[in-house]
Amino acid sequence: MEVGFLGLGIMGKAMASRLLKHGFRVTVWNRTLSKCEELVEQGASIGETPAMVVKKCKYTIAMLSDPAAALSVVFEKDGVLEQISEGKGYIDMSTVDADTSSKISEAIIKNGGSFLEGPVSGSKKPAEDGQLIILSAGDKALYEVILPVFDVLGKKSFFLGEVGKGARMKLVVNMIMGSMMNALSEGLCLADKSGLSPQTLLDVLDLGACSNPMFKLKGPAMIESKYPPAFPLKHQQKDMRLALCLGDEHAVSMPIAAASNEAFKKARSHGLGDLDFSAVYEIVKGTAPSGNAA
Ligand SMILES: NC(=O)C1=CN([C@@H]2O[C@H](COP(=O)(O)OP(=O)(O)OC[C@H]3O[C@@H](n4cnc5c(N)ncnc54)[C@H](OP(=O)(O)O)[C@@H]3O)[C@@H](O)[C@H]2O)C=CC1
Ligand SMILES: O=CCCC(=O)O
Repeated sequence: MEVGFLGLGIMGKAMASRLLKHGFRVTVWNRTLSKCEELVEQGASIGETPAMVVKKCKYTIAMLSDPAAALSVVFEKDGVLEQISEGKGYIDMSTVDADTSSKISEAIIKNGGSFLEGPVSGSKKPAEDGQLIILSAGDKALYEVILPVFDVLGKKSFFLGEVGKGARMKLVVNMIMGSMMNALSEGLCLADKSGLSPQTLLDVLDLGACSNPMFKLKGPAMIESKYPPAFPLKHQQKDMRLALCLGDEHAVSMPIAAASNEAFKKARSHGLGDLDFSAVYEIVKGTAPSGNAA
C-alpha cells in the first residue's frame, strides 16, 4: 500500500518510519522540507507539497501540531483539497477540536474523498514501538481499509462513530492527563519541601492504586529537572485549552483542568513550551527561568 504522510514532527517521524520498516511505500512531506531527509534515507519518497503527496497516494495521513496547521495543510495553496478526489482517503491523526475535524471532513467529502480522524494516545516511544491507541471516527469503510496501517502504528484501534467523537475522546483523555501531571508535580514538591524523599514518594505511589505508566516514566526525570520533549508542553496546553472549550460548550465545570491549564500557560510564558509537558513541575516548584513564550 502506498501511503502519504504529512508532518514529520516527533510523532509523524516515528510513525512514518514504522510504516517504512513494515513494508509500506511512504511518500512524506513536511513544512520544513529538510526534515524529510532522514525518512528518505529509510526509503521514503518526498512529495514537495501536500497536494503532490495526495496526487501520488490513494491514502494520506496527517500528523500536525494543532488546528491551524491541520486546516492550512488542507485548505491553503498546494494543499490536500487540490488533489483529493473520488477513491482517495484522508486520515488526520493530529489532536484537534471536533469543529476543525468537521470542517476538514466536509471539504474532503465535498471533493469526492473520504475522511477519518484518528488522534492517538501514547507518545514518542509508543509511536516508535507501534503501541499507540488510535481513536478514530468518520468513514467506517475507510477505517476498515486503513486498519493494516493502524495495526502497525498501534496496539488498539477504536472506531467511535461520526466525525468529532475521536477528537472529543482525545481531548477528554489529555485533559485528565494534564491534570494528573499537575497533581504529580504538586505532590513531588510537597514531599520535597516537607522533608520527604521525592523518589520514595514515587516508589510508594507505584505500589498503590495511583500507580500508572506516566508517573513511572516521567517522575524520575522530573526529580532530576530533565524534560527531553516526548510530548511538548505547548501541545499539552493546546489540548487543555481545547478541552476547556468543550467543557464551555457543554456547561461542564472543570476547575481542576482550568487550574492545570493556567500552570501550563505560565510554563509557556517562561519559555518552557518546547520541553516535555512534565516541565510544568518547574512552575509548581517556582524554579522556572524567565523566558520567551513558546
Ligand atoms: N508528542 C506526543 O507525545 C503526542 C502528540 N500528539 C499530537 O500529535 C500532533 C503532532 O505532535 P508532535 O509530533 O509531538 O509535534 P511536533 O511539534 O514535534 O511536530 C509538529 C508538526 O506539525 C508541523 N506544522 C506545524 N505548524 C504547521 C503549519 N502551519 N503548516 C504545516 N505544518 C505545520 C511541523 O512542521 P515543521 O517541522 O515545519 O515545524 C511538524 O511537522 C499534535 O497535534 C500533538 O498534540 C498526540 C499524541 C502524542
Ligand atoms: O497527546 C499526547 C499524549 C501523550 C501520551 O498519551 O503519553
